[in-house]
Order: sequence, then C-alpha cells, then structure tokens
Amino acid sequence: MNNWQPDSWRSKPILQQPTYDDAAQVRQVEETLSKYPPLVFAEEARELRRQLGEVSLGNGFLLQGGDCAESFDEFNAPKIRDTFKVLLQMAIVLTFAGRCPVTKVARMAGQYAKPRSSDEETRDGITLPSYRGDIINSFEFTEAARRPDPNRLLDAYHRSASTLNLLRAFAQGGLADLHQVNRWNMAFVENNPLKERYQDMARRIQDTLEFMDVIGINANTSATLHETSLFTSHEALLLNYEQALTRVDTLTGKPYDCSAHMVWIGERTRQLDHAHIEFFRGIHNPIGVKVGPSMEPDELIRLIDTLNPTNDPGRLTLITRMGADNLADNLPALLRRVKAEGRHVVWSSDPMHGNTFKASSGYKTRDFDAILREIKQFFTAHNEEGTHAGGIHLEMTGQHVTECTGGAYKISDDDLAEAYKTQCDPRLNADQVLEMAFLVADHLRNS
Ligand SMILES: O=C[C@H](O)[C@H](O)COP(=O)(O)O
Ligand SMILES: C=C(OP(=O)(O)O)C(=O)O
Repeated sequence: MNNWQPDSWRSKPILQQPTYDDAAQVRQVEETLSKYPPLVFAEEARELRRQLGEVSLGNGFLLQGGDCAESFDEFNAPKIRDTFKVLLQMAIVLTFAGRCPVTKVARMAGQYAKPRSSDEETRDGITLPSYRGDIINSFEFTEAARRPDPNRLLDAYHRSASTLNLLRAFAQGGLADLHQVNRWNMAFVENNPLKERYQDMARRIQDTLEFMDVIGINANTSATLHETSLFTSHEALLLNYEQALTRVDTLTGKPYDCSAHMVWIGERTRQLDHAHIEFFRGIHNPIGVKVGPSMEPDELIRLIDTLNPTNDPGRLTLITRMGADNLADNLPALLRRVKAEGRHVVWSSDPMHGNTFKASSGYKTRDFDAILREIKQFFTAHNEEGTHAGGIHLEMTGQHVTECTGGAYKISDDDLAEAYKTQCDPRLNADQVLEMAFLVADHLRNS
C-alpha cells in the first residue's frame, strides 16, 4: 500500500481532535495501549467483510445500531443487555418478516468519541470546551470535567473490553437462542400496538422450531438456532487510539484496526486529503463513511477509489444521512453514478443525523415521522435506480427514554423531559425501534 504507515496520518491535516495539556502523557498512554491485547481478532473482521460483500451484492441487510455515545457512568450489564435485546428483536423482525439475512453490527464497545459542531458550549454566560465523548472529557459542566484527560483513553479501552466480553457471552450463551424469541421483548413495550404483531411472529417461529424437531431436524443442537453473531463498530475519530490498537495480522500479514470489527469515518472528517482518510485507506477492516447532502458524485467516486481501490465488495459501506427533506434531491444522482461506474458498496441509511433540531422545550431532538420518511425515501430511491438498499444505521437504546418525538406513543416536545438521558444526540427507544423494524421489513419484502 502506497507509502502507508500506521502513523502516516500524522502528517496530514486533522479535525475534531482534543488538545491535551500534557503531550508526553498522551505519548505514554499510546505506548501502553499499543502493548495491550487487541479487542477483536482480524479473522472476525474478515468474516464481517465477507458478510458485507454479500450485502453489497444484494443478498442481505446490515443492521447497525446502538448508543449515540456510550457513557462511563451508565456502564452496566442491564444497559448492555437491553440494547443487545433490541438489536436482536429488530434483526428477527427483519429476517422473518423481511425474509432477508441480517448482519448485526453494534455501535457499542468503543463508541466513546464525538465530533461536535462547536468547540465550545456556553451556559448562563460561562463558556467551556464542548463535551466530546467520555474517551476525551466528562459531560459535567465544570472546567475540570471538560479538560481532556489522556487517561480516559485507557478507561475506554477497558470498558470496551468488558462490554465486548458480555456481548460475546450473550451472543453465545443462550440469550440469543431463537427458542427465547419472546424474552427479547422489553417489558415497557407491553402496550405497544405492534406487540401483537411481534408475538404472532414469535409464535410462528416457535411453531416452526417445534415442527423441525418433530421431523428430525435437530433444532436443539444447531448452533444457528442457539447462537448469533454480533460485530462491534464505532466512529474511529481519535486516530492515536486507533493507531495504538492497529496490529499486523499474523495470518495475512495485513494491518487491522483491532479496536472493533468495523470502524467508520464521520461526516465532519471525511476530507480526501485529511488524516482520517489516510489512516483508513491502510487498515483492512470493513469500513464505513458517512455521506451527507453536500456530497457530489465526482467526489464520491474519488473517495471510493481511495478507500477501496480493488473494488472489493464488503470493504466499504456508505452510510447516507441526508435528512428527510434533502434525500430525494441528493441520493439518486449518487446511486446512479456509483452504479454506472460499477463500484461495489453497501448502501446504508442513517435516518437520524440529518433530522436533528432543537425542540421548543430546548431539547435537541428528532421527529420519528421525519426518520421514517427518510427511510421510506431511501428505499424508494434504491427501487427507482435498481440498486440495493442494503442497511440501516440507528442511534437507539434498550432503555426507556423519551428523546425522539412521535412514534406510537406520540412523544411530544413537553414529554421529552420525562426521560431525556442522552449525553449527545437523541436516540430511538425500544418502542420506536420495533415500529421501525416492521416498516423496514415490509420494504425489504417488497423490494
Ligand atoms: O452524533 C453526531 C454528532 O456528534 C452530533 O450530532 C454533534 O452534535 P452537536 O451539533 O450538538 O455538536
Ligand atoms: C457523528 C455521527 O454522525 P455524522 O458523522 O453522520 O454526523 C455519529 O454517527 O455519531
């Protein structure tokens, strides 16, 4: 790979990085991290890349979701379990009702760094550095809390390792068993109008499993029915952290960023001549790039060719986040051009980031109707252009939160205060995710 080194990004311009007081301490932390065990194994990243290759060819669907920003304070087993359950629940709806194999990728076990619109935040006449995610500083609005602390890089590593450990246990230790499909329902979706539809589906799955048993297909020993595979991902914003966890795979001799199976570049840091593109072009993980409404077709082709020069299906996922009001004007030209040039990518929809606004109550929110509208338009654009709507990328949680307005319970601006817990962007709750799952499943089945 042309002049690439794990640190070649350091000679390029870079945005959205913290300024630490003590550079020597940062170097020491990087050194420590570079000796720690990798969090994932390169072979797992290759398996995800293989599955995404199938998705890019139209043979599957990518479900990627989790917190906007994981939080050190909310680092506990019930929270990890509930987000895992919501992902499983959505995946089973897509697989069963949508008749489509689903690859599950969690925004978990490392989603700790946040790009911000502004470097500073002002409250009551006091201005402090913005909160940039728990890997950098703390949410609390004091000068000490907002000062970037390099030791947080080590804390984030350890929390990611524990989260991943529990996710692996849940995936392989019974919670993901298809026979338990009823238990994946959250207690608080009890009154959801879609609960009936979910339970009916769960009954049909159970009947099928019993039928398989009766005719001798051994549903009790098949790993496919008892376990699941769940991959991890995060925005690789802090390149010194990512570099420190990059290892040459002994089987292939290629470098992998072993902080997660998949990493992505955010909308604010995807400039072609900047550091993030430089780092990403050399790692062999499956990668994503956010694509907002300002992206032009020529620029997109240059980006694709820089990051995936061998046109390998599964290497690159384009995560479009246009906003419901912009998608119809911007996405079709991109789809047309990428198709005409024969480039293989996974097209995934992030219907969250283009639909954020400040509610009259002062909370940053997203309207569920706009989110659904962006998804519908995403499917329509792909149908019209003859391309595959390959995935969905969500900020969501298994916790009972009121952060996005609308949905079955019609959360209003005034309801937002009831359970607004996010440290950065508003997430969908389990009710809203269930509603969305059935909508996406219907589109998948008809596309
Ligand atoms: O999650 C994405 C960004 O970090 C987030 O939308 C930035 O939010 P801000 O505009 O409040 O900085
Ligand atoms: C920052 C994010 O999104 P975007 O880069 O699309 O704004 C995100 O997904 O957390």
